[in-house]
Amino acid sequence: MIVHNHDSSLFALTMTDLYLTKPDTIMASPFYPAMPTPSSLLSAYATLSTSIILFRTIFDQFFPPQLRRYLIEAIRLYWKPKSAKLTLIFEEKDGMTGNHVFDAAEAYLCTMINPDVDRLRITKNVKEKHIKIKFAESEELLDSFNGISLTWKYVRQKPQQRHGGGGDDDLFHGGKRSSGSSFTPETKYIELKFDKKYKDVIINVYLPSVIDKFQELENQKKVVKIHNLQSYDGGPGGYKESVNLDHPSTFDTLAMDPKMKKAIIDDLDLFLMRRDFYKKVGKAWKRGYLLYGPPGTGKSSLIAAMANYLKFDIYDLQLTNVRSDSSLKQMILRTSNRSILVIEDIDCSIQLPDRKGIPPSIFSDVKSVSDPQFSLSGLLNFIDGLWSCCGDERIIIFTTNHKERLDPALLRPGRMDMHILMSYLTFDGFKTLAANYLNIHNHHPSFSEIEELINCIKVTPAEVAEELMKSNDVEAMLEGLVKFLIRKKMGNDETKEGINGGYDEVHEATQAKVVSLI
Ligand SMILES: Nc1ncnc2c1ncn2[C@@H]1O[C@H](COP(=O)(O)OP(=O)(O)OP(=O)(O)O)[C@@H](O)[C@H]1O
Ligand SMILES: [Mg+2]
Repeated sequence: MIVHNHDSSLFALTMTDLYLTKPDTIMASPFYPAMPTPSSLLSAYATLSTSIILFRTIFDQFFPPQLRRYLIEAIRLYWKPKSAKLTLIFEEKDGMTGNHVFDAAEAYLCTMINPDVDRLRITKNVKEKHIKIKFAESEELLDSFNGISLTWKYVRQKPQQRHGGGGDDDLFHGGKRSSGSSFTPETKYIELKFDKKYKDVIINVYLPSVIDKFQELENQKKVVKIHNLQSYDGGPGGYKESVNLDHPSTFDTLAMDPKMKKAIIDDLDLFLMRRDFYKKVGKAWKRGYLLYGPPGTGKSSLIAAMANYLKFDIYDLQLTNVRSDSSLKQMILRTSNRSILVIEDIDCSIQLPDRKGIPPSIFSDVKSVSDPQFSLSGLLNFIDGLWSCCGDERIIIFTTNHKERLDPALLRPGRMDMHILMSYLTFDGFKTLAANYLNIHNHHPSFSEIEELINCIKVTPAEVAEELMKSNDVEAMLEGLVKFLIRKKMGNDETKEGINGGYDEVHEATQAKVVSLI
């Protein structure tokens, strides 16, 4: 009644009128035609139906069926109402791999669950501590961003029978029916609906903020994994195994000199903050640590503590598995950013090279798997090269029990950024173990004797830790530890002098210092 003049501005005006004026005023207005009577409506309807029947008869008679279908489709397409809304679809899978934006959207929705939601999904796998509460299918959630209203919806499409088959559904044959017809797999996706005109701001500003939030949440709850890097040559399929790093070691539980511990934590913090710095000086954003010291002094525990602190995955590279430059390259390229590449016991796992220089290939004429000959500094150059083009926030750690046996080229300033000696237990270290294992946080009468003994013998944290696990009775355990230390002193001629083999406890490579002064 109001739209018939086809004048949109007038339409707007009359709509306003409609809201502002009383119904009887509208009826009395000279701009509006009089209300139709029932008989006039009836005759209009009769005329319209006769015209439609006439039109259909002519249409069917003069146009062949194919052309008719084409015309109807074209008319339908033309008259299809244009929506002012845009719907973005985030599918769960992007081909074979997961869709990062779907994960981000799903996690984001979980943070917005409010008391009005009617249905929720609850999940938990055996290893997880807490149940996860997720948004349920078909639920809608309203959000707003800079005044733009957005509607999120989680959709799950049940498996559907593909065209061409009949009969009953049979989902117990892996989605395939015994008669031969098949089902489409279940699909999950999340929809985001908003006004079309905000497309750019939603895609370029809102969605990246959702992804950032997801990344933040992931980092908070990330379970650190340890990956076993194996060569592709090692066998089909199983080139990379990973398990959750369940190592409980943290900097709090690590028995080591407090100053040294602080120096390592500060170094890691500085490394994380320096993205722009590394870019500016044109260096790969990576840090190298050489951990050395006798067995059982906590080198592997320190690696786990670093990984737990940074929430970085660990990649364990066994050099004896590497056969050629190309297989090493494949392995390194499979490691992800924000990770620690660990090469343990470097003195045992390789044959040291002659020191004439770095060969053009890391591997010189390898004859057997167990005999890879290459230089460690050549290996480091190789990894640096790969990381400088496609690696960010990488840490590489070498461990050895015999630093003196290493190629001096590797020990040169600037090769590894920090050399860390993990040495025998000190009394400060013992206090950390006593707090962890015995829950003794202050002084205990037997501590003076233990301090005296520890100061004059070489005992590893591993040995003491073992003693502290022998019983549930704290007093009996401390007594047992004193006896163990006395026994060790009797059979231990060496004093602590010279234990460190002439190295400073934390020896930062001078070139690294120069770099950080730039
Ligand atoms: N510094 C330490 N602080 C706390 N616990 C330690 C420490 N060093 C050793 N331990 C205990 O001893 C066990 C063995 O230590 P770890 O494997 O870290 O030694 P390692 O230096 O890597 O030895 P290896 O040279 O034989 O590889 C650890 O699981 C831990 O229980
Ligand atoms: Mg170890």
